[in-house]
Amino acid sequence: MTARIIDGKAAAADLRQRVGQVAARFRETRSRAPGLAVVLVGEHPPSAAYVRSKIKATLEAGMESFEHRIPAETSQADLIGLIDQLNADATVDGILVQLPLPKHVDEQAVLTRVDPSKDVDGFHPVNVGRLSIGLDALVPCTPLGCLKLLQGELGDLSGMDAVVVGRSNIVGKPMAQLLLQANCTVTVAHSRTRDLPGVVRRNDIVVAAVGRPELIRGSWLKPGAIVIDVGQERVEQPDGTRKLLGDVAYGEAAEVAGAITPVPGGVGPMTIACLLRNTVVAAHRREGLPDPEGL
Ligand SMILES: Nc1nc(=O)c2c([nH]1)NC[C@@H]1CN(c3ccc(C(=O)N[C@@H](CCC(=O)O)C(=O)O)cc3)C=[N+]21
Repeated sequence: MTARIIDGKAAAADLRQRVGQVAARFRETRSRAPGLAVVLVGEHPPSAAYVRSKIKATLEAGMESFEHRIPAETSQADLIGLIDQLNADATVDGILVQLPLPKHVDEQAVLTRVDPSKDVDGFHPVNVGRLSIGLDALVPCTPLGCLKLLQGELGDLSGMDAVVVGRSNIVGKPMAQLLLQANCTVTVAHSRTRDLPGVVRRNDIVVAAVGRPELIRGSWLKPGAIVIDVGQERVEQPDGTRKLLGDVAYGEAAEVAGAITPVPGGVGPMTIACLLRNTVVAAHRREGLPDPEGL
């Protein structure tokens, strides 16, 4: 068996195009564009690269981008001052504080300061809580993108057995909540799980978000399983070149799975598309408009 390749790049392009149409309508009726502010603290090179692609995608979707690059030495008080200023700015619908933050900054103190209605990362405790009790919430972009890829592949997920490998606040936990809401039977596995291969083998859906390159082997999978790989780590190869690896041993898995996301070109592009989606949704809710359809 050879797995279907789930084309995250194509799905992301499609979502971005639909977000662009919604943004165009918003501009006409409100006489302004939906606006996303991105805050980057310090010079962490991969973060700077992600921020550049987010800004490019924001502009391509016909939305306004506000970029705030501030020095790594910025105090927590000054960073919170910037958040307050963005909270008060009516042209800003979404605020994204790029993680990780420098060590001297209390991440939770900053994320909790973001107005929940502008929290397009879905990291504020109000949005975390709203997601967990099934209210309208802004949902973290990576797990939302994973859910959309799964629904694109499978349609209705009701009754399926799903395992999320990883329990981070930004991916694993919200992913489990979304799968539960989609009526899956959900297992959350992690580094202390006994017999991880056995747990993975029981499931129709596997979402890998542990950050350990190629941890999950082809032999662990139920034949025909749908595999979503959130991992991406640059790993030096024996020949000295660097390759982007997922949390799943792709070559092996593709011989057993029913469908699988590649790395790159799977989950990553959907993360960015969902950020744009969340921004345009936040703009509508903030203006008292009904949620745009089909996003
Ligand atoms: N507040 C916050 N929100 C985030 O959403 C957030 C963050 N902080 N910090 C960093 C991570 C990382 N992240 C990625 C987004 C897209 C790709 C992506 O598009 N990757 C390409 C490959 C890119 C490459 O080749 O390096 C792909 O998978 O095809 C990757 C990683 C969002 N993050």
